[in-house]
Amino acid sequence: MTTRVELAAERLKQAHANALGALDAACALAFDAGAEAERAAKTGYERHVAIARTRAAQHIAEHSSAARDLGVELVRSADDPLAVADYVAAGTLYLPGADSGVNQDIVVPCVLPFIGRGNVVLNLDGELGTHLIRHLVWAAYSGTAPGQLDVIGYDPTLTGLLSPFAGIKEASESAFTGLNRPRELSQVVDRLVGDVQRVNDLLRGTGDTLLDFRARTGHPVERWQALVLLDTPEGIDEETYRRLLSLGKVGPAVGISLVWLTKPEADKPGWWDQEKVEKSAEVLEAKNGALQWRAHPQFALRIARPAASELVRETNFLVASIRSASVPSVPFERIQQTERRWTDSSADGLTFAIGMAGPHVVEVTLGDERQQRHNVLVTGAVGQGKSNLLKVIVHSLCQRYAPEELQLYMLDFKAGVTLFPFASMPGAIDYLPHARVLGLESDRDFGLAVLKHLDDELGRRSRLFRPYGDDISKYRAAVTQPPLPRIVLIIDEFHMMFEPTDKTAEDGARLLEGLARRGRACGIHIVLASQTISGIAALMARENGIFAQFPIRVALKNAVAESFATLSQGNDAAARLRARGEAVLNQDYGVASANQQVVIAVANDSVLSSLQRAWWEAARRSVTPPLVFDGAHLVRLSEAIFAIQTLRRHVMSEGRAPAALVGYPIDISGTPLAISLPDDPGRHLAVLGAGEKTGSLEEAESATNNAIGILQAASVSLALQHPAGDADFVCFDFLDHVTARRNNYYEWLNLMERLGYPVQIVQKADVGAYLRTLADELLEGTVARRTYLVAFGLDRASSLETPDAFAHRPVEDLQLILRDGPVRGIHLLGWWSNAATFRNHLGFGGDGFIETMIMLRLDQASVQEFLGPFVSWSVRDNRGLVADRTQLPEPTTVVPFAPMTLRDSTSLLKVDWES
Ligand SMILES: Nc1ncnc2c1ncn2[C@@H]1O[C@H](COP(=O)(O)OP(=O)(O)OP(=O)(O)O)[C@@H](O)[C@H]1O
Repeated sequence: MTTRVELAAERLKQAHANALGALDAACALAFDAGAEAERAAKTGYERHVAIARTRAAQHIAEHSSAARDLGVELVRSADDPLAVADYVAAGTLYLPGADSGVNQDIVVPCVLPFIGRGNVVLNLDGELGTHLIRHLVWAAYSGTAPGQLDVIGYDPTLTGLLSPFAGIKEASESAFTGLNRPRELSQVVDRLVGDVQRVNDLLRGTGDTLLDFRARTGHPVERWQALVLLDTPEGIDEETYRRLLSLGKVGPAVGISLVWLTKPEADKPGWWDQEKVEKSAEVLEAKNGALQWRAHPQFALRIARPAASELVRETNFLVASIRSASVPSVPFERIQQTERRWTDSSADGLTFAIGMAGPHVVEVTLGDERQQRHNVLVTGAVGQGKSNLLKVIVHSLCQRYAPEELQLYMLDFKAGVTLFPFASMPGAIDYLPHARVLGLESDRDFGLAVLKHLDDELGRRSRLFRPYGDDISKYRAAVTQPPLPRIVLIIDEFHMMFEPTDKTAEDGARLLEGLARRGRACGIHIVLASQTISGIAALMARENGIFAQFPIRVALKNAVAESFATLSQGNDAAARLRARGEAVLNQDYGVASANQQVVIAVANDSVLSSLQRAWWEAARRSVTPPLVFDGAHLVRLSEAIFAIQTLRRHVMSEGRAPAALVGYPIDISGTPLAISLPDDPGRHLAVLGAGEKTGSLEEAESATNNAIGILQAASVSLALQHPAGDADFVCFDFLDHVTARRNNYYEWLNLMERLGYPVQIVQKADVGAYLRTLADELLEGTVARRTYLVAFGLDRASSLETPDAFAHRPVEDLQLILRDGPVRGIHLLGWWSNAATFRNHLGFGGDGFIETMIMLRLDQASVQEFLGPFVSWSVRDNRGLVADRTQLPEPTTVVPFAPMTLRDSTSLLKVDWES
């Protein structure tokens, strides 16, 4: 298709030249006809005169209309992403009819070959030069697809002639560059010479110009550049002049055009040869005060004279279109065959495709012996296609390698949806069989847990490989079955792992650095992606040199500082990218000479999901679903049925003590945290701090109370570990009705009853009396059954501290129960939202009464008061800190269970607990 357009354009160009040539000939004919007519008149052949004039006029009309049409065709619109101002209309060519002896004037567009085709010399002074140069620059920008043309203006005498275009920098820093100093010009010419070499390398052997190449491949490979030199020869030294002459010769074919604005009367140095400058250019000049195109001197050239303000306005439109520019997309199927899956072995490395560079598919290899590249760093500003690129990498890998050859650990630190399709979700049962861990909206603790797990895996693999050599390739050569998979850890927005710079950041950086350094030999590779690394680059470089372990860099469009941070200091190639979907691939630690521009393929969701479905169908019987961690997800007890069954079995077959499930620790075990409640002193559980955010009424309406959720989950899970029904559940009811209803308190009561453990409710007013009786039973040794006291909102039990007529306070009974209860089977599951009341209830010397504490919305100082000065805790939604002096070596963060829902009840009731 494009080739057809290109051929047509070629023909048009030819035709335009022919038409102008014919027009020249027709004009000559007209002159001849005029002369002939004169002669004829003289000799009296009036009739012949009339005929000759009419014929000439017809020819002129025909050819000038053809030239006009062709001019319009050649100056194409910039809507096409491959559009380039290869022909620009510099103005109109005009010939008065009378001059040709015909009645009508001849007006045709003056179409000059420009970007990608030629250079222009304007041999003009003053206003004419100003208008024409601005017009040409404007025509070049507007005729080229947005964002694909860089204009460099050299203005040694500070005329400010090109200043109306300076605003384009807002859209893209390199779209317009203004230079004033000879040294700057010399540097730019150096760079352009380098560009000539690079593009020539790309075109080598094809015989194409850049224009042909782009038309053939259908992709806007490379970019166009126009170097506009004002007031030449001012500010140009001999050496630069010579290099400019060379550029003029070879530049247009590789996309670099020159415009020279020369003052005809200016003094020129001896070495300056204007003829040589003009040799490879179209020349517009003034002759006898009239503007003309040297190639067609019989025509007068008329040009538009836009006001600077008009150009500034147009420039603003251009800024908007550059910002929204995109390149023609490369479908995923074009870079990755999708018919045959799992064709490759990962024994010697992993290869994946990311996009195209011209007609070539671009692949990246990790972990091979030869190139020794093992980790990838990806950066790109918001919305430039980072998520898409990660999806392309994942799907290309998963299509080539079976799950037994490749395992993926993926963490997304932003609130995005990139990883969602890889997990099994309601409405889509399939999942990515290669995925072992998916951290959606990961938090830093989870990130750390994954790094620790992989660090352990690294250690395990090193030991495993030792007898066979020192790396995975040697191991796999010796032990072919089962294949040991390579692991790829992909972390999106990984910089969030290192903010703020606290212990988690330090531990994370240390682990990541270890993995990055030692992972290659063990078949563990890392892909880190981020929109901004300039902030952390210094930290990472100083402390660990992590990026030194990332030879492969893929930089999507970004700011200059990010480009430097991702590639290398001074390598601004990522900032010079124009469109979303373009990237700089650099497989040599960011060294500028290794830059390769790539159009990243587009991961079309429907294609990818059908691939995933096929992989899942093929692997579902041999793999388990990935562990999915979603930091914002409310966890429910119905997700822990398997864990309850396991605990129940342990109680029944091994006589273990029942354990209360409270939430999921932030690790990759996927197993909820169970707090064992043997009949030992201190085995109670206290939840401390507010269970929910206290905010607006609206927030309060929708809030879920984690404290209530924990106690509900703990009691239901404990009940199910008493298969013989040999436990009582007693609830102290301090909840107000609204909070109780909002947190499904009645649903919980209902479930407990239907499971066979009806809860005895003790009303607020009766709690004192109940405690009294229970304390008496304890003292008398008459407690008959295991009893769980479930107390919601104990800090509201102010009456506990009110003395009775005998100066006895019910809280003393509570303290007795806390102290002596557990060994008689009495365990408290209590929630105090206020830490001070909790302290009062424990009383003097009550520190050891409750061994398990779960901190929710409690400030750091209060937490340290209970757990010591080295524990750090910051309140977060949907998180709790569990401390247990006897069961946990150190306090552990959990995602606490949310209150029961009807769905939980239904699921729990459906289970056949006896089987
Ligand atoms: N290679 C590409 N070719 C064409 N369009 C693309 C390409 N990559 C991304 N896009 C389009 O750009 C948009 C943004 O892409 P994507 O979500 O991948 O960006 P991102 O950088 O991850 O964004 P964010 O920073 O918001 O997460 C999407 O609409 C996507 O379709």
